Amino acid sequence: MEALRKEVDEVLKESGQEDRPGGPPVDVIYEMLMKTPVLDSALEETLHLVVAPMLPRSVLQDMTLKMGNGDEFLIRKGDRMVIFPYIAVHVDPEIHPDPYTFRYQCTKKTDIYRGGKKVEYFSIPWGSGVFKCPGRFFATNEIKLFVFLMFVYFDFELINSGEKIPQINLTRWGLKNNLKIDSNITSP
Ligand code: HEM
Repeated sequence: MEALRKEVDEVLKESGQEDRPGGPPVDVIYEMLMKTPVLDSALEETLHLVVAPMLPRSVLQDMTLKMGNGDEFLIRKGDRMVIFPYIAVHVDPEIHPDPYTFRYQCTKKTDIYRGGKKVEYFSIPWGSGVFKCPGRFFATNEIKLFVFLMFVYFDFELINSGEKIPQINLTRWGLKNNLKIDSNITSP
């Protein structure tokens, strides 16, 4: 939080603006939001940890789905399938050691391996391929703008350092209410 506050303060100062009583509202422009590596990293990590896309597909032709371990599955024309990359990718400890820990590193993750093989899609909150979210740039900028302004106008302090992160409501992922994925993420 401190790193984020410092970054916001610096970018604001560099833009020649300040938040003072009775002063004009702060004007955040795109270029300012492009100078926030800490915020970028925190957002990327947040999306990685909490966005669990469920990707439904109708199968239009017979095909074989090849898995990373060599297994192959016949997918039949007319089948309906759902891909849920959160468990397979986002929280796989072989891909992300200690997957539930929030880390903003300010370094873009690029080279990630599993079983010696490079993993191309190691975090896909926006989906991938032709259906990849076209609203992702808009969404990213809106979230960044909101967080930026919150840090400009408010002071944040974690009163209880031992506060637990609220549990995720699994029904929002499209899963059954009583499904338990693991001990870290449980239905309320
Ligand atoms: C944090 C916010 C968002 C997340 C995590 C998100 C995530 C996703 C994901 C995972 C998909 C792929 C679905 C699939 O493959 O079946 C998708 C598709 C889509 N998203 Fe987003 N989205 C977000 C915000 C937005 C916003 C703000 C807009 C519009 C302004 C938007 C518009 C769309 C559209 C139109 C598609 C369908 C693309 C297609 O089928 O070709 N999304 N989104």
